[in-house]
Amino acid sequence: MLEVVHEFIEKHQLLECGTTVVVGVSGGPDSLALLHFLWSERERYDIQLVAAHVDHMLRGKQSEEDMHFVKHFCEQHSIICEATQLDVPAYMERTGKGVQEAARDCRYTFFEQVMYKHHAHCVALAHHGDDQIETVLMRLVRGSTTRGYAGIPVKRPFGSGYIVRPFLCIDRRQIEQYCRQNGLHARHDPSNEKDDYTRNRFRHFVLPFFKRENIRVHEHIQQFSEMMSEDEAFLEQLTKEELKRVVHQQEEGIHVDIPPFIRMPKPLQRRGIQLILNYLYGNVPSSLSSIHINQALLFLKRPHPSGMLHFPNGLKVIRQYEVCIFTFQQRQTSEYEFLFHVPDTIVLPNGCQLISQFVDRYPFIEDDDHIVIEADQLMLPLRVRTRKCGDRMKVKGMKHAKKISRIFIDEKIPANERAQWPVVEDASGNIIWIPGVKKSVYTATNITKNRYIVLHYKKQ
Ligand SMILES: Nc1ncnc2c1ncn2[C@@H]1O[C@H](COP(=O)(O)OP(=O)(O)OP(=O)(O)O)[C@@H](O)[C@H]1O
Repeated sequence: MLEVVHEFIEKHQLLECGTTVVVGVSGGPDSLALLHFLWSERERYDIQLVAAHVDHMLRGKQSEEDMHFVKHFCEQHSIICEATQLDVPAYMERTGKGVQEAARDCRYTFFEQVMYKHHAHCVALAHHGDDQIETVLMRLVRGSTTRGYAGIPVKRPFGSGYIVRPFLCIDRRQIEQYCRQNGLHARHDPSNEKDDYTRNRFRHFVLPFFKRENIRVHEHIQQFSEMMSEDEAFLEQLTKEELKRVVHQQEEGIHVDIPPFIRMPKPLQRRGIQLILNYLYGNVPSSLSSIHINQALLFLKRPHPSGMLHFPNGLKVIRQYEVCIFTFQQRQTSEYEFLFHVPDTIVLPNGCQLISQFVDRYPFIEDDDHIVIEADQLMLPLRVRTRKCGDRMKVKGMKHAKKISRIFIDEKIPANERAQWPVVEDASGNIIWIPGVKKSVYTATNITKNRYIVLHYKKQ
């Protein structure tokens, strides 16, 4: 086992001579073996060790005993030990996060603090090859991103350096053997049995089958994971370069030019959406999944030119013809302008719909949410937009054109809704309708024709 781990450390340059390594030690067999291994090999690598232990305060006396156990082991081996008790239940209450995620947040924050305190180069964790198999399989079964399918990374940036996982090249059996050979009597970690049910089902039902097929399956899955990570890094770089040409950072969010975006190769499109979401969220919420990425891709490609998707944490994906906007901003005050073909349905940023159709008989609909227009009296195409300064409309039944701003006031439209209210104009710029509010002189008067346009303003 030792030679395999040395080769792995070398291959991935996990340890740097003359640096300090923080080792995350729960007290269980994996992390105790890692601490012991690095301690035994400290001269070979010329490293200083600091053990970091977190009592998550989830298992009362028992987890306190784990802490004493780790402290005691460190004392015996003259290893600096940073141990702390963190109130994970209180953190869960404050943030609404589940136990696994909450414990991980608290633990990693502590690791980072220890890292800074001791000017460490890396944090070493004891994830091993069987953890890798379980992780890759779980993600394949549940669905994940391409980066997710690559599983647990061997080395990734963290705090002032890296998180490294030197045991990903060996499996649980080899670690147990190491513990036996070195007289390590680790604490029993009950979280392995109960905290993560899905993982345990994979561990108990799927892993034994894989091991029977090939006892070295962990090496192959690890190789798969590393190849996936390399491919992913390469494709991500390509995507970033392509995105520079089609994505523009605006004050309200990210604007994507749709035609060049959908000309990008499909694998880059998917990664492009993922990169935009990573950028906007910072910390991608766990409720965001590959389903959202697929939704966004379909949304960009569908023939219908306008509409909006709602993503977790208030992120909106708004399509306006050839542009797609990813934004967290409320768009109450933003302007818009859409082409409005006949027939068509437009979903407006305020969530209401505008529906247009041709009819061949006068339909006798007189309410404010519909307008009937004689098709030959207008220049098509129509446009739907927000009001502009100085807009006027020739109101039905009035001699002179009236300012749109005055109509909004007279019709008591709430001030905060006016900036987003739709105005419909024809191709020559004549305003023909303020949906739901006022009709213009372009409303049909002749009821004997055989072609009309009916517009319908459908509120939410
Ligand atoms: N209470 C703890 N204190 C210090 N280190 C810990 C603790 N629990 C776990 N670790 C470290 O993290 C490694 C992985 O532990 P475990 O598999 O329980 O965590 P995980 O939640 O699956 O991993 P991760 O937090 O990286 O997603 C352990 O081998 C150990 O190095």
